[in-house]
This record gives sequence, structure tokens and C-alpha cells, in this order.
Amino acid sequence: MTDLAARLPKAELHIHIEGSLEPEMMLRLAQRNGIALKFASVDEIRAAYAFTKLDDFLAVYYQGMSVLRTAEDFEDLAWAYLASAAADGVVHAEIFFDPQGHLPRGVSFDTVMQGLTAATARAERELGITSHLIMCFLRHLDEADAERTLDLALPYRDRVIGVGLDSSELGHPPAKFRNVFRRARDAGFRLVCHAGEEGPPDYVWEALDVLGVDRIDHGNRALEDASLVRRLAADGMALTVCPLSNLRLCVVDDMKVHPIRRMLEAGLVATVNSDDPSYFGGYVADNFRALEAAIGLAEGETRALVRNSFRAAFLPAETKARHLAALDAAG
Ligand code: HPA
Ligand SMILES: [Zn+2]
Repeated sequence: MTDLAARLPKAELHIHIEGSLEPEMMLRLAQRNGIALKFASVDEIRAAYAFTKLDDFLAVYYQGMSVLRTAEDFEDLAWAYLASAAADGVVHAEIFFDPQGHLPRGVSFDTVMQGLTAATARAERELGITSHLIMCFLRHLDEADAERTLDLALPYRDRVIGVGLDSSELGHPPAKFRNVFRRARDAGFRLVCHAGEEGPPDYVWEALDVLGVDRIDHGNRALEDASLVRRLAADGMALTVCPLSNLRLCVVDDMKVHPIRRMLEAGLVATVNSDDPSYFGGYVADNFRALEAAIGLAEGETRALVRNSFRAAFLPAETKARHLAALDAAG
């Protein structure tokens, strides 16, 4: 086994930092912060990871993140993710965080930013991995809540490259957030949106035409609409696809029928990402390995997916060119 998936330099573009909280760290931070968790052991935590849909996962995900209180907690969390990512060959990560999962617990925006930026700066110095932060709005909350969160982020514009939309998709279409996304764009943020994970192709159309996003997160259900697929291909619109997440949340029934190859064949700029690696059974190289095992992903396909990760990254053209040259040179 050559483990091409871990060896090739790559970008990861869809990772929720709160979803990288491993059970061991969850217990350690609960103890450090004097927080009572309903789980007493790593095994009990892992036993709760049996999901049949997105909302099952989100309930556990919001419970898990309740242990994150201090800047040090966020730094430890992000450092652990970046160390794993670097070991998987990730040289650039675009990391989501969910401030609305922390603000109601009395954790300030500044606390989150201090912790995350301490880790990203250290990872760049010590591991040579660069990163950007993308703040996501929770779509089960209303637009006014997202507007207040955007206000909090404005002073950190230099440290947050974009905004996204995550949490419970069905019943919360992208258009619900049209005003806050317009204001975010005007403030200079890049825009991304989870769409077509559980939601219908219409939500992907809205993300494109109402929000004007730069990337679609997931996008699996776009394949149900041939004209949407043509539009995504014509625009070179990247999809940040998350195979193990799709399997665990029953977006696909079996990895053997994962649509990643169909996406590539349709000319889509598909990428492979981990989403919530602690909850879904693996980091980015594990996602590539799962595809290799299930659908026999070929070396050329792996390279195309990795190449797409740099094409789709929010990086300057010269930096992308440097990463792509290093990828081509990597055996
Ligand atoms: O996969 C996801 N989908 C929607 N919201 C999320 N929040 C964390 N992970 C996810
Ligand atoms: Zn996600």
C-alpha cells in the first residue's frame, strides 16, 4: 500500500473545528472546566455516534462542544486537528467554526478567536500548514441572530476569510439568509454554504443565485438535477464533498455507491474532506482510503480530487500555482 492519499500535499476545505473534538479531549476538557457530561467514558461517547440523519448528529455535536469554554480549549482543539491534518499531508486548511454554538454559553467571540488563531499561527510556524477561518451561521436560528453574529465578526475581518451556513438543512433554505450574506459579501468575506446534503437541488440553486456563493459544501443532491449539474460545471463551482460523513449520516447508503466518480465524470470541481472527523470515523486521508477501498478510486482520480482542493481554495493565484507544482512533483 503506497498510501498516496496521505502522501500527496493537499488542501482541506470542509472541516468543522468543533467536529474534530475527539472523545478523549471531550472528557479532559469537561474535567478541566468542571462540566458535567452525560457520558462517563470514551466508549459511552462513541456509543452515541449512531446516526440516521443530520439532526441525530447535530444533537450530539452541540452537546460535545459544551466543554469548550476558554481560549486554551479552542487552541488545544485546533492544534490537535492541525497536527492530524499535517500528518495526512494537508498543507492548507479552511476551517469552519460555529460562534453561535458558543455565544449562548457565555463564551465570547474574542475567546474563540484568540484560541483558534493561537493554534493556526503555531501550526504555520511549527508544522508549515497554513489555514483560513470561515465563520458559519447556524441556519436553524433566524437571520437576525446571524446578523448579530456578523456584527461581532466585523472587527476580525483580517482573521476570518469567509462566512458559511451550516446546521439543520431541511426547512432552512439558503434564501432565509439573503440579507446577511449580502452584507457579508459587501464587507469582503468569501461566501460558502452547506447545500444539497439533505436538502433538495433547489437549495443549491438558491445558494448560487440568491446568496452568490463561491463554493458549495456537500452538494450531493445537485446530481438529481441535470441542468444544475451543467450550471455547476460551467461555473467551475467547487463542491466540498465529505464521503465518511455522507455514509455516517445516511446521505449515501453504501460507500460503494458514493457519487464522487460521477461528479468527476460530470466535470464538477469535487474535493474530498472530513467534515467532522471525530464523529464520522476519520480525517481526510481516511476519506480517500474509504473511497479507494469501496469504489477503487484510481491514482488519477485521487490526483484530480487533490488538484481540485487547491483550485477551490481561497488562496492567491501564485500560492495555488506553487501548491499545484509541488503536487505534480510528488510521487
Ligand atoms: O455536515 C454538516 N452539515 C450541517 N451542519 C453541520 N455542522 C457540522 N457538520 C455539519
Ligand atoms: Zn459540514
